[in-house]
Amino acid sequence: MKKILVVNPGSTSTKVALYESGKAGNVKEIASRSITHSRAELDNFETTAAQEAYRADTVAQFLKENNVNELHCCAGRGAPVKALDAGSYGINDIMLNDLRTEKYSNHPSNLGALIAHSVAEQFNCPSLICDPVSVDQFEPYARYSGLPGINRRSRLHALNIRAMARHYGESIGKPLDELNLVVAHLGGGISIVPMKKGRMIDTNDANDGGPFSPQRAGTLPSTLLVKLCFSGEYGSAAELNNVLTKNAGLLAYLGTDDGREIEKRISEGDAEAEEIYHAMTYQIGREIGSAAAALKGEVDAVILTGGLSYAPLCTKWITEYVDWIAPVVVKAGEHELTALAEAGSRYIFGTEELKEY
Ligand SMILES: Nc1ncnc2c1ncn2[C@@H]1O[C@H](COP(=O)(O)OP(=O)(O)O)[C@@H](O)[C@H]1O
Ligand SMILES: CCCC(=O)OP(=O)(O)O
Repeated sequence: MKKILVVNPGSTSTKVALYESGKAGNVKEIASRSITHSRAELDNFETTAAQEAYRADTVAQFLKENNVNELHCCAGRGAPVKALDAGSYGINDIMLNDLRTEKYSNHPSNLGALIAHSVAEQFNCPSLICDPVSVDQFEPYARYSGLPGINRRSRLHALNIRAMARHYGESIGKPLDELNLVVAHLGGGISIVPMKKGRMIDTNDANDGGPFSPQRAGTLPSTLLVKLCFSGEYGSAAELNNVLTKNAGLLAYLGTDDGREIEKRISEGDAEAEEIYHAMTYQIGREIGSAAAALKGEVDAVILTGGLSYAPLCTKWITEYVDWIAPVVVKAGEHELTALAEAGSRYIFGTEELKEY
């Protein structure tokens, strides 16, 4: 049995898990932990990169408590790094430098590769990332925004989206390169992807556009956004970006981003919650329709995944908008830890090579 450690640092937590694998792509969780970090704790650090030792300590503690004395691979969540093709990448010095200097972003997932690499050095085993946020498989038309100088970018929940698409293919006995899918990751942020024969040829970019989500604003009317930027209401670009990506959407309208809480309010007759929540599902439905158009309507299935796919009203309303396109398959939850472990297993057992960053 091979042992694989996976690390997924997020805005409020560090998730870590240990898996065993005896066959390529087949993994079993042995232990896992989600360590919550308070805002006050994280505010002690000037940059995300400065949190490395602190977060690594929590992982070291997990290894100690589970008496881990051998590892065959360490996998970290892939942050927004440079634009690259889908797949698994060995963690090398160039990647580590890009992450430490926050060259492409200061997202907490930067720490995934940094921590995975340092644990791997300790255990003398390989380390990798898989399907990072900046996977870019756009077809040429998808890059145009309508204004020269501004290109649309591929930023998406690639890890969970590709893993769920792969699992769906396996469940019906078809390889991904024979399927056309629309995959919607419905989490704190939302990514909706037309997947053409296994390639993610377009997406809304969860931070820049598409439907509003539990925490994000989605596409805004551009002239009104420009007006807001120059209104003096916000002191800096960082402040407004923070509102658009962390404190907008359901949270801004309803004071909570929790799907369970909102569905409970609706069941108790809260008409405002019903209107706003339905508006979000309407926008999600429209974006799925747009992805189906990118596939010229040749869609084998629409897959709903991410935490919000556990929410029954949300998936019911979305399904009402889109089930004319193709069968709707719900694969609720985000499965990023397992997806990383599966990538580690495919590498260890030689069914997938590591690409060079
Ligand atoms: N059982 C559930 N019922 C309804 N909503 C849920 C449930 N579980 C998670 N959610 C919602 O899913 C969103 C988080 O999605 P998730 O994919 O777990 O996280 P993220 O994308 O932020 O990593 C939150 O809005 C949360 O309230
Ligand atoms: C832009 C897609 C990646 C993303 O938004 O990740 P999180 O939801 O984990 O912040």
